[in-house]
Amino acid sequence: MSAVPLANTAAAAWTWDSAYPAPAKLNLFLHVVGRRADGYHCLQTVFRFVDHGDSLRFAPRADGEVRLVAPLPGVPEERDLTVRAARLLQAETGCRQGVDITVDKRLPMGGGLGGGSSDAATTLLALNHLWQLGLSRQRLQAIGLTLGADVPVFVFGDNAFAEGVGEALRPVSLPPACYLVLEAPVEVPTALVFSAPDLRRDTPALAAADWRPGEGGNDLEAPVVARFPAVAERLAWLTQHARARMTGSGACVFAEFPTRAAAAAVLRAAPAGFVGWLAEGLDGHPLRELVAA
Ligand SMILES: C[C@@](CO)(OP(=O)(O)O)[C@H](O)COP(=O)(O)OP(=O)(O)OC[C@H]1O[C@@H](n2ccc(N)nc2=O)[C@H](O)[C@@H]1O
Ligand SMILES: Nc1ncnc2c1ncn2[C@@H]1O[C@H](COP(=O)(O)OP(=O)(O)O)[C@@H](O)[C@H]1O
Repeated sequence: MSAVPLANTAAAAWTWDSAYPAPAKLNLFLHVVGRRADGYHCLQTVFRFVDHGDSLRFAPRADGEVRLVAPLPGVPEERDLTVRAARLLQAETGCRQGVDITVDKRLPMGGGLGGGSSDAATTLLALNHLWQLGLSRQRLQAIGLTLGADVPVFVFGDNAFAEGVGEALRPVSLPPACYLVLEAPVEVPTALVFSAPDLRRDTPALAAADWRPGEGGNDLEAPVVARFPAVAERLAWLTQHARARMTGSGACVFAEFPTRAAAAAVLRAAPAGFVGWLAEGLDGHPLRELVAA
């Protein structure tokens, strides 16, 4: 992400030539507080954006088609969330403009960092702007929700306390923080975690106003740790150095450090074979200003 603007740059500065950031999110805590009749789980979580992520480019096409320049390994072009997001925008608005999409992928898939969802949200935000569609943030969030439970928060743009399946959002103000994130060489399927018999589904709901940074755990962690030794190993190691948690449905784990130097020292001490990186917490999504207030 360092090559792209991280400040909340004014809308006019974003052109067809820009690289559009798709930041990762961390779930600072994640509680499963119930289950809906349709089987989806009711959550409480805090989403924080960080300055590490994918980067997307868009080029206009005269023939009205939406194409991905280089499909991701294992994800057919038709299923890619960026392609689906762009086609949904065309269908919703009748827009006849086309686009070539290039994704510079840095986030591991199935990592709990929301990479696919963030790519989809960035596509919605960027094409709404570049195609001059004028859709409201609320409308883009609703379109995003049809692609996945994690998409709306990236369109929302503020770090958020989320409820429901992640679509009921209120902004939270978070202090500056440096995170060490460890990737695990496994892809954890979100649906598998939510269907685990050993998943705790009855954590008492918090009042949003009562939550303080550092509080809460991740209810999805126990079933993932029980099934994925690579996640268990990284969590156990990081826990020796700081309060470590898994993000989302895994497989990445993270811990917050008071300074970047402290986080870097722990990363340097990581066992051979561990892949990790440092990221600063952001105050909001870098594309927040792309949609009119
Ligand atoms: C767990 C979280 C936390 O931020 O993130 P990730 O780890 O995936 O990034 C999200 O709630 C994930 O959202 P997302 O990745 O968009 O999930 P979806 O594709 O909508 O759902 C995949 C499947 O997981 C189950 N699912 C998902 C969300 C939810 N609240 N309850 C569920 O039971 C459903 O079976 C669904 O079919
Ligand atoms: N642009 C995309 N980037 C990542 N994954 C994508 C994309 N489009 C579709 N997917 C699918 O979404 C799944 C979840 O990916 P991702 O959002 O990175 O993980 P998570 O939900 O754990 O954060 C992937 O395994 C992949 O099959």
